[in-house]
Amino acid sequence: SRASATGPRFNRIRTVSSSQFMTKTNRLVILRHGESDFNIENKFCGWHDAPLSDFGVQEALTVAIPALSQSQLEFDVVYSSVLSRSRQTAELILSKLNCAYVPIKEDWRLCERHYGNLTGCRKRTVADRYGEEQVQAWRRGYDCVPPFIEESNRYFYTICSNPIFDDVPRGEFPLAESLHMCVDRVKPVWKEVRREVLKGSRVLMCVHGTVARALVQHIEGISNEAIEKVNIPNCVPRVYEFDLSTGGLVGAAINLGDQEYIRRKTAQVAAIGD
Ligand SMILES: O=C(OP(=O)(O)O)[C@H](O)COP(=O)(O)O
Repeated sequence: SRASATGPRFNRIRTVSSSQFMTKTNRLVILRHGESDFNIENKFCGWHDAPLSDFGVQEALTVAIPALSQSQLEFDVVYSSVLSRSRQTAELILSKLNCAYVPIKEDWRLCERHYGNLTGCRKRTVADRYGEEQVQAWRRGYDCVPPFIEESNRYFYTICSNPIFDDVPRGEFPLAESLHMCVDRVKPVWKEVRREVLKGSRVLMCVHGTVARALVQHIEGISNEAIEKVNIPNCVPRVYEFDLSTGGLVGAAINLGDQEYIRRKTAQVAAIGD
């Protein structure tokens, strides 16, 4: 059977003993996709559909997959955005974990925040023009909405005519989004996933930097100020454990993998870069 081929499943519903009670728990994994062509070039990406770079593919293979398989994590369903970098990472992971049959549920509401008219710009070029403080406010400020995308932006038409966004309801297609707006659009998907997790389904959410931060805020209930300081590196699985009877978190989030590597990559994501 698959279970005997892979050994005991780490993220099967578990029974954890606390001081006097036994608690049934289930885990959820959140993962940011591998590096995209735009991450490598240090460009704002948002709703532009940049594919994984060769390095991003390697990152999925050498960072995400070993971390998941060493912890014997397996999945019943994967949630992804409609953007290629998230879907491609999900497919790579499922195929390498020998479970390509697991369904991938794509949802436009899990897309990266729309970076407005910054889309396609190099972060360093924007910092040279507007200052690092303004760039960090646009990148991390909870309520800071970047300038709306304009028709003159070379990605305007490729984004607004991309059929992957056909499910976006009329009137909800953004011109730019803050982290706060992203937190709000992710909320209904998070509610659905939470119900599935509490029913015992093993879920992987293969998403984007800002969406992962939105999920962290929903899950951990941290303040708007605290979430501005959270940065999510590519391909590092972040594992949460939930108490199935109370729905509450058991312990803190765990980032799987080499902790020194994770610290270095997190610092790189926080920085504006060259
Ligand atoms: O598209 C983006 O995020 P993604 O690579 O997670 O999809 C952003 O451009 C990441 O840049 P940021 O870290 O300045 O928010």
